[in-house]
Amino acid sequence: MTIEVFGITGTNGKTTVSYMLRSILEEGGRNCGLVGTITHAIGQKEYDALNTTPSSEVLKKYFTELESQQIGTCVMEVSSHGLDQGRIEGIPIHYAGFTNLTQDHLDYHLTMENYFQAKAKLFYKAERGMVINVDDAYGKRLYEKLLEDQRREHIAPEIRIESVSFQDSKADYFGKLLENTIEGILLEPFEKGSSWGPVAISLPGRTTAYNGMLALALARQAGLSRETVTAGLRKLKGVPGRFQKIQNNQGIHVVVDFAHTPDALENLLKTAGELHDGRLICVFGCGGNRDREKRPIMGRIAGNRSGFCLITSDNPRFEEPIRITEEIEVGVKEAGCPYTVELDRKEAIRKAIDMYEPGDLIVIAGKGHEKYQLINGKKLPFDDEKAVEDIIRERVEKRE
Ligand SMILES: CC(=O)N[C@H]1[C@@H](OP(=O)(O)OP(=O)(O)OC[C@H]2O[C@@H](n3ccc(=O)[nH]c3=O)[C@H](O)[C@@H]2O)O[C@H](CO)[C@@H](O)[C@@H]1O[C@H](C)C(=O)N[C@@H](C)C(=O)N[C@H](CCC(=O)O)C(=O)O
Ligand SMILES: Nc1ncnc2c1ncn2[C@@H]1O[C@H](COP(=O)(O)OP(=O)(O)OP(=O)(O)O)[C@@H](O)[C@H]1O
Ligand SMILES: N[C@H](CCC[C@H](N)C(=O)O)C(=O)O
Repeated sequence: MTIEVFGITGTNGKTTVSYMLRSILEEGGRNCGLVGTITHAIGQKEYDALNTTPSSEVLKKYFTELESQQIGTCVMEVSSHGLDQGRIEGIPIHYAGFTNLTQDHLDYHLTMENYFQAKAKLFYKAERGMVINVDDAYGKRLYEKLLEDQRREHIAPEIRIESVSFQDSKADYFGKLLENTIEGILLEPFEKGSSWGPVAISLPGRTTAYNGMLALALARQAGLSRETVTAGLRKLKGVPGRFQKIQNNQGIHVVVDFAHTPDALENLLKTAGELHDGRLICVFGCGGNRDREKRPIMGRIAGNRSGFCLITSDNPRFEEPIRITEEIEVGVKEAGCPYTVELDRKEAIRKAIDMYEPGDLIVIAGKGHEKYQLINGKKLPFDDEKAVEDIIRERVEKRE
């Protein structure tokens, strides 16, 4: 049995595109495995996602299990570490998608060029089709190189190399963002110039539009109908930890999001700012033993786009938390934004909620779906969503 495999790569958006694609494929009646940052869902079995892309031994085990459960499709996030370390060797890739490439993981790759080359490897494995976001500068470069390689017969002529864009109406899949509200977006895709009419997705922001178009184009390459794609996208009610609104009866507006790169944080706060009139209060940090260069950059972005910043710990890992926040502070100061440093993440969230005034929006960035905090070799239970709920409950109990 051949399992049809979709591999998604890029700095941001892989998880979201994977969830969208799975929803579409299931709408089309296909059983689908999902391997990525949040979970490794292999039919009846669900494994913890220790790595976004696991080792080739683990992947082979997953594929054997998919086969034994007669599951014919798998959507996989393919990380740059995974590509660089050959974790997908021996795994066929039928369709490949590229979201974008912006700064991250320079601790590992050292240069953006190395990071790009690692990502590009996926596209030389794709056996049937690939879709690339050409509004991204690295995406455009990849797309042109792939077409050139196909002209030189280094890539088989029957493999479809297609583009997605919101800027170039000549792209294979051109999109218009019709509506963008806190509840979600309305998108109008044009496939080779032909309009699909409006497509609804229950997640906000321009990045959702990009992710939706990529999922949609990959599904079309695999033969799904427009109706199935539209219905599959509409059915997806959200992705854990991606612009996740924390419901409460106290009228406090809080969003939890996994943005942990400069580009993701910029997009997240831009979306939040566009959809909300009041003050943005941003609670965030940066991971330890990871790309240090992004810390002041993320500080500057949060400072420029927020009314107040609470700089806190993300996953400090083996680093001294205060050293990480000091590096972030440099950027926040440069932006001239008022801020507080509170190393204890739950206390930082509490301070944000204490300072909340009607009309504000609290954005808690960096950990999204994560249910733990990595501190000095220990994996301690921690969950942004639960922290918000606990704090709100504690406040109500105190008042009663
Ligand atoms: C850093 C790293 O890549 N670790 C991988 C490695 O684990 P390991 O047992 O050899 O090492 P480890 O226990 O994770 O510790 C290594 C890190 O801790 C630091 N350390 C360790 C001990 C100590 O006393 N002090 C200290 O500073 C080291 O400097 C080093 O940075 O080998 C394991 C088995 O294969 C992997 O599971 C594990 O991935 C960890 C979980 C990880 O987070 N890796 C990241 C970098 C990764 O692969 N990420 C990509 C997704 C990235 C993305 O696209 O966003 C992925 O596919 O998961
Ligand atoms: N297309 C996009 N462009 C830029 N930022 C995005 C995009 N899609 C999502 N984001 C932001 O990046 C964060 C991570 O998104 P997502 O989990 O889908 O990406 P990812 O590539 O799987 O990340 P990771 O590999 O680190 O798990 C989101 O919470 C959001 O803030
Ligand atoms: N896949 C990313 C996740 C980072 C999440 C963030 N919370 C952090 O710990 O930096 C990584 O392994 O670098």
